[in-house]
Amino acid sequence: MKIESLDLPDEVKQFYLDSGIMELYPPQAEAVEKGLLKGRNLLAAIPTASGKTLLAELAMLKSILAGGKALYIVPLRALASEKFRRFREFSELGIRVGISTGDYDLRDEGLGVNDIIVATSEKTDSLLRNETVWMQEISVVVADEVHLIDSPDRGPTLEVTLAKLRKMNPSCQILALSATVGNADELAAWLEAELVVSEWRPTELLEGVFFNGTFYCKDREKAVEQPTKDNAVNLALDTLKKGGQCLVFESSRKNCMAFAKKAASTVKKILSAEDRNVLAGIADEILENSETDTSTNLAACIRSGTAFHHAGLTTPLRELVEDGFRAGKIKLISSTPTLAAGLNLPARRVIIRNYRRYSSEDGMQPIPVLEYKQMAGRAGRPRLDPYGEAVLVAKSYKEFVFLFENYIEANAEDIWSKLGTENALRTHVLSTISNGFARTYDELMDFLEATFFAFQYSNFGLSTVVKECLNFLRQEGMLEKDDDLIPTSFGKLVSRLYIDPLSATRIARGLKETKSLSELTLLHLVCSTPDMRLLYMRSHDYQGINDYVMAHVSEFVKVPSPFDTTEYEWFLGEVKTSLLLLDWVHEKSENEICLKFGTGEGDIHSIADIAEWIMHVTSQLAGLLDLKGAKEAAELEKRIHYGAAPELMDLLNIRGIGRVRARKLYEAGFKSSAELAGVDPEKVAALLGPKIADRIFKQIRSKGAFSGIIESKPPEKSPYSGQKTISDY
Ligand SMILES: Nc1ncnc2c1ncn2[C@@H]1O[C@H](COP(=O)(O)OP(=O)(O)OP(=O)(O)O)[C@@H](O)[C@H]1O
Repeated sequence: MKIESLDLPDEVKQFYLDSGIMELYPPQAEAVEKGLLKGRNLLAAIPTASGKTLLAELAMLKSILAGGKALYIVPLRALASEKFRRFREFSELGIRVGISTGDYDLRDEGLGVNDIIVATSEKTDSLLRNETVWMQEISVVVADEVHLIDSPDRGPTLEVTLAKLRKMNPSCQILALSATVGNADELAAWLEAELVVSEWRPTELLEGVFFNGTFYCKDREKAVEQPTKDNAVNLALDTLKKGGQCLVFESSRKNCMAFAKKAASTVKKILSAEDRNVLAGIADEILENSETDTSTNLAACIRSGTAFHHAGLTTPLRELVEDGFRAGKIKLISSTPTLAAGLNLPARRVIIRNYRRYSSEDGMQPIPVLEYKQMAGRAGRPRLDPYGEAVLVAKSYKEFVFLFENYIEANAEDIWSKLGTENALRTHVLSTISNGFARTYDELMDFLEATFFAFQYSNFGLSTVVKECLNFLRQEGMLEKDDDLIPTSFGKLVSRLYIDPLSATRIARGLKETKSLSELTLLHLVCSTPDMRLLYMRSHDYQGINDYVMAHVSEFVKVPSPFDTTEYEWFLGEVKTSLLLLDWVHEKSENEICLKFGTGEGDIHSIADIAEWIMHVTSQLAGLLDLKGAKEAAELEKRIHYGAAPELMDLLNIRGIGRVRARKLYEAGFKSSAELAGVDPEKVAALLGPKIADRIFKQIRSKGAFSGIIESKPPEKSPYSGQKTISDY
């Protein structure tokens, strides 16, 4: 189907023709035939890199140029940035694009001027809870990676958000983009959508198992040279020698870092002088961005053409690795599944070195077929690779047979709603009532009937769980006691602040009962809420943390009995996470914290992000309920944001001044922005460099040289990720 033949404005057709896209891929053509450009709802369950995003673009552009507005919902912030960058290319069509992934108690009305808004599902839910006006004007909703409805932590929010959007705006077009799932027809029926299911890909995918020196696919086999003892290194080298790149998926961060280091000694031998030069530049940028042992290791790998990628790396470091790989300079990335989750980073050969994952409940378990398909789908760069190869590595004949039967020849699992638990439902029952989607029990059940959960378990019904939620919300003062569903001011604030009602209860009770308002008390109160992500306990953590608890018993609102082992273990995890935050606000270096707590720099930032948010909520709730701690929590919120002691807060309001530079200024005697205003800029330049000094004094001068008051940067609220514990990914 030619682009010119499409029912689209000429300028849109020209845009794609100018970018070299002349005709639609088969799944895209099928979508058009099924009403994509006629406003019909559509679910596209097609492989990665087969043109899902472009399919959604066509519908969005058509609607926008007819006066509509599009909302593009993604599960991950990294994906939001990637789509935002892509849609900015539409500016030549006069299309404005906005992105929103943080600040959960703001309406973000300013975003409404845009034609396309890219947002995470959590942020979208929060915009609905805060009754953002422009949400009513949405004409096209795109739900990317919609198969994540299946995930316990993100699925319920995505599902309820889609139900709310459809109820609020029945005429808006819903486009759901999914990886291939077992029950795509059921998902399409729930969305009242046309269905496009296809295995078509622009680049042929060869899937197989490597065993005994040979890569076996369905209809062919390839012997692979064995210059080293490691099968995965040999498989990688085999591809790199032919000019391809490799993604290697590992079961844990430790293993993925170890493999990148192991492969480095082999990969560096095939690097050109030009590659080495560029790689050295990337390595230097890594070291400018971060000073931890992990980043030192990463820089060393990159100099040899390899890299590792996992959630413990900060976003800037992950982006440097991704960009270096896209540029073809980094030849091999060893990663945990973070990369497979939607990020567009294809490679000629994908090697799954370990098909098992660690789970806290069941130990090492085989990954789902869906996850394997996501990883395999990264094989083969369109227009650059002649084909893509997905290789599972077997360690025995028995495993060889298992992998073929359970992955290569298997279909992806069905996806299932995870809404039907009190933990998942509680927050959505409150927000549905607070937003006026339901004022009576019947209206609430009517609304919940529109969820995927009710669609899948229609004979099961949600009434039992809903009644438990309503009882909880009433007894905790978030709903009025009478039969109608009327939120109290406490309930409305909890909904608006985008926090689990159980967290709000724990915080309110803790502030009422506590005798101490020390940093540790408040940090542990935040870490004791179900919204917090906790560090997992290593075997050698127990003694030290237990001793610490014994020495600081009075600072905890409540210490559970050690006889209640499950609760006590969980409590120790809360304390460990609290101690990480305590070190963070006392300016311990990232490296020192990483080594002490066995975590990554990226984890420090994501834990601090969520703790900052919950501390913000603590301050708001204390204010509303007239409880002690509002001021202390507000101060601690800022300290968590910057990772600094109280005396640096004024200096930290200056843009470009982080915790390290602020401390340098303070120790040199420049203790506030007012004092800085009267200082010879040369002195600051000698301390921080001319560029930073210039930036500081420009701000001071623009704010009135001697007022010394730099408008405080509103601490950007962190994104609520909702994930409960740090896995080893
Ligand atoms: N009909 C087409 N003809 C040529 N190139 C196309 C076509 N459709 C998409 N592409 C290109 O293929 C690449 C992948 O497209 P797109 O991002 O839409 O796929 P996707 O399935 O969303 O990928 P991912 O799953 O990685 O997000 C892009 O570079 C896009 O420009």
